[in-house]
Amino acid sequence: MLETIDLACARGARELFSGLNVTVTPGLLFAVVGENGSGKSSLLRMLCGLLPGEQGTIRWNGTDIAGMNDEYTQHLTYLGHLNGIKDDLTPVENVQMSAHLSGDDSSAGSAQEALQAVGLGRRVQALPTRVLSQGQKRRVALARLWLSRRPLWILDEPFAALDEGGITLLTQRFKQHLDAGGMAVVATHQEVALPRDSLRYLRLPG
Ligand SMILES: Nc1ncnc2c1ncn2[C@@H]1O[C@H](COP(=O)(O)OP(=O)(O)OP(=O)(O)O)[C@@H](O)[C@H]1O
Repeated sequence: MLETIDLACARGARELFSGLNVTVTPGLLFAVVGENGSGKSSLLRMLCGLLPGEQGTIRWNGTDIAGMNDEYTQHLTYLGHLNGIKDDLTPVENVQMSAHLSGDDSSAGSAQEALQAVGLGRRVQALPTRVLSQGQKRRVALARLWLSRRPLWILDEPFAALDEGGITLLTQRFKQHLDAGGMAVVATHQEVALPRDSLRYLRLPG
């Protein structure tokens, strides 16, 4: 369970939000919505422990994440709004590398299966990632979610650049993750097509 208690965030001289109290329990996806610049990415970085809060506490299963380091980060998969992929590597090599770094199954076969699951076939899998379209690159970055066994996913605009088919595939993967007891916090500019009992919206004031 991930909780924020009276969390506040300021960037520069500007306060973005304060008094944020959110509890993310197994089976729930929190969609963080708000205008450009309202602080969605900042909140996600705070939840990962990458950005200190102005005020307040973030707890993982009851313990303040401030003193936890790996004990916390080993439970989470973070995907920033940049894809974090290496252009010179093939999609398969990229997925293998990110899976290896997060301790997931990094075999070539599993990477190929994950890429198939996001709709990238064998021909695209063998190209240098630099020649892929924006949406295909996004799918390469997202493929790691098909290998992640971590309970908490923190994802910054994962739907960006995806076409309708990609959005459907990702939504299905979210559903599997939540049904298996996973949790997610997702910054997004669009509706998430999940059942109401597994979805909460968190609107930042902006
Ligand atoms: N290092 C920084 N120093 C000062 N201000 C910053 C810094 N990083 C971000 N900001 C400001 O904080 C505000 C929130 O930025 P953030 O990226 O969290 O917004 P966002 O809601 O994710 O926006 P978008 O929808 O455009 O992705 C913006 O006004 C941004 O300019």
